[in-house]
Amino acid sequence: QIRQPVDLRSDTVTKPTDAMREAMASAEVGDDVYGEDPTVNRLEARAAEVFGREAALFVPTGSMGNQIAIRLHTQHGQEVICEARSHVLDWEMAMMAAFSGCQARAVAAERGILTWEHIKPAIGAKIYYRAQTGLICLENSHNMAGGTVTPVEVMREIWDGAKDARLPVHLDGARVFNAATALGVSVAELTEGFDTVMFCLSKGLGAPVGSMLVGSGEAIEQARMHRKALGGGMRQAGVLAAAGLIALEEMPAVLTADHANARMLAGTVARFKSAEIDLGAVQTNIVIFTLVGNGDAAAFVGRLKARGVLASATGPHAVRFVTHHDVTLRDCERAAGVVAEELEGLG
Ligand SMILES: Cc1ncc(COP(=O)(O)O)c(CN[C@H](C(=O)O)[C@H](C)O)c1O
Repeated sequence: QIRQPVDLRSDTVTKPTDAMREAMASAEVGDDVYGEDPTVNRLEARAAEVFGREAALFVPTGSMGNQIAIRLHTQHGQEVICEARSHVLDWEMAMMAAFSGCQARAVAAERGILTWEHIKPAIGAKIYYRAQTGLICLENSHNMAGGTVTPVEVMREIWDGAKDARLPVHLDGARVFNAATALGVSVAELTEGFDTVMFCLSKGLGAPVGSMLVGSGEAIEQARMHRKALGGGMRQAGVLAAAGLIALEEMPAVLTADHANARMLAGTVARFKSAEIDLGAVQTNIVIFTLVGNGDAAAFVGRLKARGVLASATGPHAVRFVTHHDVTLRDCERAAGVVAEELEGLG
C-alpha cells in the first residue's frame, strides 16, 4: 500500500474528522441569508460566547473575515498599520486597497511582534496633508514570522494606546487558539481589547471550511452586509457550521500535540549547520528556517517531496513546516529523518 506523504505544507490541509462528517450529514439547515439556518446561528452564538463578545459571523474564509473587518473599520484613503510580513498585506490580493481603498502602513518587527513602540510612530500625524490611520491590524500567532506569539501584556499596551488615539484594532487570529494554547490563557482573555477578531475553524481546528468574525452587535451587523457585498451570503451553510461547532468545541485540545511535533522538527533542524533557525520563535505549530549559503529552498522542498515529505518554501532560502491534526508524531519523526538526511547532504 502506497504510503501517504507527510503533509507539512500548511494546517489548511486538515480534513474533517469522522465526527464532523457525521454532524455535517445530519445538520439542521435553513437559508442563512434569511438568518434561518439553525446550525449557523448556534455556531455564531457559541463563538460569540467563547470570545466573550456580543456577536459573531460565519464566513467562508479567513481572508474574507479579515477584509470585511478592514472594510468596516476604515474610510477610503486611510492607512492600515500592520506588520511587514502580515497575511493581510502579503496574501490577501491587495484587497485592503481594492475593496477598502486603504493603503498599508507596514512596520517591520522582530519575530513579527508589533509593540506600541513600533505602532505609535506609524500613526498618521493629525495634519490635514497626511493620510490618516484608520485601523491597527495585529496577527497572533504570526504566520510568516514562524508562528510567533504576542503576549497579552504587549497587546494590552496596544489596546490602551489605540484607545487614547481613538483607533480601532483588529486581530487576524487565524491561529489565535494556537497562541492561546502556547500562552496558557483563554482566547477571550487574549483578545479582549480588540474591536474585531477573525479566527479560522479550517486550520488547526480541522473544519473543512470556514472562519469567524467576532465583535460588537453593531460591528457584526455591518460585517454581515459587507459579506453579502463580497458574495459571501450563504444558503444552507449549516452543513459547514456543524463541522465548525465540533472544531470550536473539541479541537483546541489537540493543538498541544501539534506544538510538541513542531518543537521536535525544529530540534532536528537545529542540529545542522546547513540550516539557520530561531528556536525561540518556535512557539506553536509553525517551523521556519533558512538554508545557509543562499541554499535554494524550492529545490530543497522538491527533494523532500520526492521522499514523501511536503513542505513550503516561504522565500528563496526559507522553508516552512506546519504541523496539524492530520500528521501524527510518528509521521513527524519519519519526516524528521528525511529532513536530517537532506540537511546533512547540504554539508
Ligand atoms: C495568519 C493568516 N490569516 C489569514 C489566512 C487566510 O485564511 P484563508 O483565507 O486561507 O481561510 C491565513 C492562511 N494562511 C495560509 C497558510 O498559512 O498556508 C496561506 C499563506 O494563505 C493565515 O495564515
